[in-house]
Amino acid sequence: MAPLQGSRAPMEFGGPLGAAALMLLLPATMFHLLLVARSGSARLLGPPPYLPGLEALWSPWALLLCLTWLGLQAALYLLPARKVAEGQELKDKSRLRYPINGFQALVLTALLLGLGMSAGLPLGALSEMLLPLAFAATLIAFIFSLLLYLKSLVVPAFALAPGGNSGNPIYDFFLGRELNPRICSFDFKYFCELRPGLIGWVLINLALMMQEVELRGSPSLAMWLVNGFQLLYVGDALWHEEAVLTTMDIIHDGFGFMLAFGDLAWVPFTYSLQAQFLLYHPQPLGLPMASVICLINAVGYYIFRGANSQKNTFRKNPSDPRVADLETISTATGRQLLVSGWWGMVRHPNYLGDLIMALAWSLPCGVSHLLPYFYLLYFTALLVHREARDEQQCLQKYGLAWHEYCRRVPYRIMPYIY
Ligand SMILES: NC(=O)C1=CN([C@@H]2O[C@H](COP(=O)(O)OP(=O)(O)OC[C@H]3O[C@@H](n4cnc5c(N)ncnc54)[C@H](OP(=O)(O)O)[C@@H]3O)[C@@H](O)[C@H]2O)C=CC1
Ligand SMILES: CC(C)=CCC[C@@H](C)[C@H]1CC=C2C3=C(CC[C@@]21C)[C@@]1(C)CC[C@H](O)C(C)(C)[C@@H]1CC3
Repeated sequence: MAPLQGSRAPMEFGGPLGAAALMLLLPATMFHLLLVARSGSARLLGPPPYLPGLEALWSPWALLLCLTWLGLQAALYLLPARKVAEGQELKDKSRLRYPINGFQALVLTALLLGLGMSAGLPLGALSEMLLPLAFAATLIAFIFSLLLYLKSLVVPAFALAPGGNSGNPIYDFFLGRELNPRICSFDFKYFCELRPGLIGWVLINLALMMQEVELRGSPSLAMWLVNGFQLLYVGDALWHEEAVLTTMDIIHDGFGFMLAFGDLAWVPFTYSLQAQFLLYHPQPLGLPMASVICLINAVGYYIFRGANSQKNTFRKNPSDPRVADLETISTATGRQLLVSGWWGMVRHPNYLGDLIMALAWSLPCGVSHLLPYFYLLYFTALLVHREARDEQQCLQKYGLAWHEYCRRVPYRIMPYIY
């Protein structure tokens, strides 16, 4: 068994108790949303319309479909990539290599789907199977996390994540012990973060749109917007796949239940909530309002992409002409921090852009219900918490230089507000 790390990171998420509560609360919330979205009243805060029995949740076909989907995405991951990127330096000074072929996987999935649909594949029927599919995905996430936990017990100490090896099995199962679990060159965390869940999300959105066509003859403008905005978001993530290698999830967090469930179940089944809501609660949307919403999404995307690209370009090559003129602070690690451009406006401009887009995804659903705004509320909480975790890590990495950055750029996410 791998020894525990010398210096243990402080526990997050409320320790073992918080982790245990989240392991129950997150799947419960996901099923609540799935049930409420199709109910007449669609009340986010009310009780679910009914409690489904096992027969409504369990379907071997749904399990088979989920496993086939994972198999297909794994096969696409293994196809030759246009580029192989190197990750950040690890504790043993090595760097892992990652295939950059996520966008190719999206395009090939779309082609296969197009072929399937022209051969009569009833994609809309997927929208009737969301409950058993979500149950199967949750089951897979639990079993997968257990296997990851067992695997982590036999890896050397340097392969463990800084945060997920507290010695408490519940906490470590939740957060993930091993930083980069792999079999040969197949990296489970990197694969799950960007492929099955994100592509699954747009697939579910499309299925809901096809079902709307079945029911009402054509897709509504609101459904078009939600599908279009979220496809742009997923396409962007896969196009800029290499950038995920510098996120907290890849560099810092282990691969445990939180990310496995988040990637495989939470993202596809809760991030598609607006499209689910629209299928059962059609909303009128005029062109002027639709144009305003498109503008809000465009502003959000502009900030999100501008900020993420600026940081990634700077981290790759600080002398790149696109970032060379920006003002910086030097740190004791030899790395620099940007203090002008997007990163001089607030300390997390990319979160601000992401939140503005989240608002644009909910607005097509009107203002009669709180339910479609769940994503915006959850995402605000997630990013505020994530920002605090990142600040803590940056303070540890950069010490005084980070204090100086906070003095120069006092707002975290929203200028003059937070
Ligand atoms: N849709 C969703 O569910 C989610 C989306 N996201 C999105 O993912 C994206 C990535 O987010 P995340 O991984 O949390 O964090 P960031 O991309 O914001 O990365 C934070 C890191 O950037 C570096 N950094 C911070 N400030 C500066 C600066 N001034 N100059 C240069 N480098 C700096 C630090 O790392 P270092 O110095 O080591 O490089 C810091 O740890 C965001 O756009 C976020 O909105 C995130 C979570 C969920
Ligand atoms: C509530 C719960 C189960 C928490 C787990 C959190 C995960 C759902 C998110 C943690 C970080 C994520 C990122 C994305 C999706 C959601 C999760 C997995 C992301 C892939 C979305 C697309 C973006 O462009 C991104 C690549 C920057 C982003 C990375 C972080």
